Amino acid sequence: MDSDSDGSHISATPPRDLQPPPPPSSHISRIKLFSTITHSHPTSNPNPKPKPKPKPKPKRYSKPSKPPSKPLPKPSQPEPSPTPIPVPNLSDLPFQIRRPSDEKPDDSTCNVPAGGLYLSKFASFSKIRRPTSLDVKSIANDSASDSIPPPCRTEVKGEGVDINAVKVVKRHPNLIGGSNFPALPAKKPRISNEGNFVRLNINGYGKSKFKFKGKRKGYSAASGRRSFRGYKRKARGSGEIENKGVCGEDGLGFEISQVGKRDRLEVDEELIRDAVSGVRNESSDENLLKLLKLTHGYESFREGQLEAIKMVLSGKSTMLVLPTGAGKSLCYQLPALILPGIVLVVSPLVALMIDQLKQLPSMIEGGLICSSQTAEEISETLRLLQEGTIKVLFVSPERFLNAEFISIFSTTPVISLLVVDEAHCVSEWSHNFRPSYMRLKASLLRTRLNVQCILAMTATATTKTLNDVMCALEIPQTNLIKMKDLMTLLKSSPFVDVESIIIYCKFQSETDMISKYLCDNNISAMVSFSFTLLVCLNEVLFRESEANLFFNCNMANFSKHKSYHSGILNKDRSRVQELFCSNKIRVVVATVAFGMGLDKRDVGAVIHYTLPESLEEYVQEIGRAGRDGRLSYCHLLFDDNLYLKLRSLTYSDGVDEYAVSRLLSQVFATGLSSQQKICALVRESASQKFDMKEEVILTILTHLELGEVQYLSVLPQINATCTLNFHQTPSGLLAAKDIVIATILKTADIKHGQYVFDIPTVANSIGVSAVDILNMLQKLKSKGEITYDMKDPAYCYTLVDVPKDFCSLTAHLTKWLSEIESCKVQKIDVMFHAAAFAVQECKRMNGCKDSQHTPCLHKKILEYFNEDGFTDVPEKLDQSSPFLRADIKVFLQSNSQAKFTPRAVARIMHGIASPAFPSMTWSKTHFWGRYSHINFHVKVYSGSRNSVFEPDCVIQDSKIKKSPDITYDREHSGL
Ligand SMILES: Nc1ncnc2c1ncn2[C@@H]1O[C@H](COP(=O)(O)OP(=O)(O)OP(=O)(O)O)[C@@H](O)[C@H]1O
Repeated sequence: MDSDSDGSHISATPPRDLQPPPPPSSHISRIKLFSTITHSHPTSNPNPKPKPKPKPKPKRYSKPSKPPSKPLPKPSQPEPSPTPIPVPNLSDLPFQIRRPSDEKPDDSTCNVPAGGLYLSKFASFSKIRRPTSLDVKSIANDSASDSIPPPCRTEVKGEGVDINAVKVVKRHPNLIGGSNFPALPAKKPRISNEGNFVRLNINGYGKSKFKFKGKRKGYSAASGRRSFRGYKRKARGSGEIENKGVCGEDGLGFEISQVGKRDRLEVDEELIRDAVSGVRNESSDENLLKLLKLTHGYESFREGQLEAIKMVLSGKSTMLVLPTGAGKSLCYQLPALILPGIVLVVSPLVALMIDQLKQLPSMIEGGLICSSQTAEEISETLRLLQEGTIKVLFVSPERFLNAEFISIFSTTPVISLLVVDEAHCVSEWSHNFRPSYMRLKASLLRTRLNVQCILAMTATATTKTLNDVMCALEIPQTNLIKMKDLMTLLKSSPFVDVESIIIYCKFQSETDMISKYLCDNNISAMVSFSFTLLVCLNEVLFRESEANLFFNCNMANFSKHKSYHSGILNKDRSRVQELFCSNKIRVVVATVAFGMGLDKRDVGAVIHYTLPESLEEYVQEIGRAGRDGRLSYCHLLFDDNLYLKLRSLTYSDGVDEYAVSRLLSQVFATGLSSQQKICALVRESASQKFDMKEEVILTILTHLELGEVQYLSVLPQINATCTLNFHQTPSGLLAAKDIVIATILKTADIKHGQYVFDIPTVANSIGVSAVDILNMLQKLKSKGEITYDMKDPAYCYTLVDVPKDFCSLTAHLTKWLSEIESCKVQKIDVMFHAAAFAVQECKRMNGCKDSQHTPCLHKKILEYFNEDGFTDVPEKLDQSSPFLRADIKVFLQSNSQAKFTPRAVARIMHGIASPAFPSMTWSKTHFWGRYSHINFHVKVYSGSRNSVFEPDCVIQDSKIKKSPDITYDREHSGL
């Protein structure tokens, strides 16, 4: 399937959520069972990040004649007062649900004086013009300099735009796979062991191997070194950081060196270049991980990183909220290698800029502009910026006061990404409001700098602050990435004292990330499993009521950890289970159903990192805690954005009537003439052909067997295609003795001397079962006569009857599947509503208190199990967009080469992959997930049905016709 055409990014839709985001919603709140602790605000960091980082400060970074401007420290923040450990009250066993705004008052406004302040007589964002030598002085805010470069002609690499002649047309968004990328840096002349590569990974994260090859091509440090003149960077492969105030090449610098045990990273530019090209062609997880390993030496992404990077690469402005040290910088470092233009990082403190500059890997050239630099230094930086050498430029927000600074960017490559570090400073509601940050309004950045994509990063923000920042920077609510404060939770009472904890997640990738994150933070042990659930509501509720002891922890066993994936062998799973049961692993991070066969009585806590998909699932999972009768804790991290995602995903199993009709036409293709013959549907190809998940095909086949009328008998699954080689006896002789071989020789295709044949065809010719054929082949193989390979797993069946009325069978099956889908959606809605009720509506009476909500959740659960609990579709989804119809039209027009069903269009608009429309291809389209906030069925699907020609059932009576491929039909659609 082709990806969207060039026109696919043209949308009738204005940037999403141009209006201020809705009032604080419960992005992430918590639900607890049996805990009385009040935790800090999920989005606020309880340990506010000290800026600058507590690393040795450079002794100098400006010319000696001028005292360096001191980084102005942020006002110190009060330490959060320690939360008293509660003594659980037996009569008070509530769930706890809190929303951010309940927990912490808004941060007080506190202005931070600007570091590196430059005062300009020009109004900020005044008319852009090319910088002159005078401007450079002005930018430098310094005395005259002899070495002001003449305005230079600059080409946007790869685009050949002469910005002296033409005002740069800054192309955006950052569509991956587009042709607007510059060629990767060619070989650079200076190759040295002394790169600008300094890893300051003193936290010990990752397993990086840092080693420079003797010869380094391409990403030379030379220009980078010039660009932040004075910083001579040396990597000696170390674990310890040492900042020395020494004279660099120009006598103004300091040297940063690493000395220690770490191995050195072999930087192979060719490999990196290939990996970058790979990501540009396709920004898949796999390609990005490959690049990460090469550039940073890390084994995996941490939580939030991959998501943020992908958002940015697809040109979507993003709000990233991750705790201090979680690795936010990587989220612009990697895009800097991939995006065509400059990454402009706005940072509040000079010391922080220097620190971030030092952390850039060697292959990313960085620079900074600050008021303490000399005119020469600034002009050199500008030169490197103009020639496209500097990829990441750090500046303070005060720079945006300066019209000359703004004008620089009319002569440089495009700004592909503007990063606002410490983005909470934008909001006057934050603890660190900084007036100059107010300049960073998306509209101004867009008009003056043609900035199309913004990455706002912070570790500390209340919901109110976040909304403010996202509103100013025009970041849609859907583009908010936050790490749920799992660490805070695990490190605070009562969880810090619980020995055995299960953390439930929805996605495999999530378990991996959390597992890695916890291991990095010395919390032991990760496992992921999946299996089905049982419901045991009463047992759970009674057990909870009876729980009466506060569990004391034993930290002695916490040191060891294991990390597992769902693909692990059964014996390894058992091993992990054993380790968990014997308290050698403290925390298990599991997908939905870890615990089958687990009889660990002292599981002290169950944390739901993701919203369960039903109350049944929730009740089952919390029931794994407290089996020993002790007080146990349940905590749900409630995230309404995730709910929307999960809700969207429930539509991934659904099918169109048209697809069912096509499937039936194939299932019954042979008609009753072939009764008793084996029919096979190769799973993968059928799934793609009908755009139906394999499990859904099996469900339909099973229904055709077990429904009111039995139309077929499902047989064991087999691999349908066999490739066979003869070894001893010549094939002809063997065929004379063996009917199976004789039939194979008759029906097989010969490819490269091998016999390729279809097992069901051979079995049907002889009149035996597929299993008989396999047994005979196995026998010949054991005698050394043949070898063979099998492929194409297939669902097999024999026909019993052929439907008289295909149309009504199709309609019946579609309705049935649609009811299953609705039921799933309803279940997740109920789960969401139960949690949302506690977060948003519970008046905290009848036993509910603070964030503890056992009574109200008990009530909801009981109502549900008495079948009173079904609720309507949540209001927040029941909205439409005036642009939907027009966007569907543009999408279809720009992808006229592809064939869509209404459901396929609706899924793409919701960002749901399907077998025929994989995310690898279709997530590149501008429309991918664009309407995920809008009710799938009510709006998006019906909108698509109106726009896509949906033929009536094409199979009439028992006459089977080949269905025409469905396509967009403008006339029919009435668009
Ligand atoms: N995927 C990863 N795997 C291992 N280590 C990582 C990964 N990403 C980042 N790190 C390391 O984590 C540390 C912190 O990263 P970084 O400084 O970017 O964090 P941050 O979120 O920006 O913190 P701060 O808020 O203090 O600026 C760095 O040493 C970095 O090298």
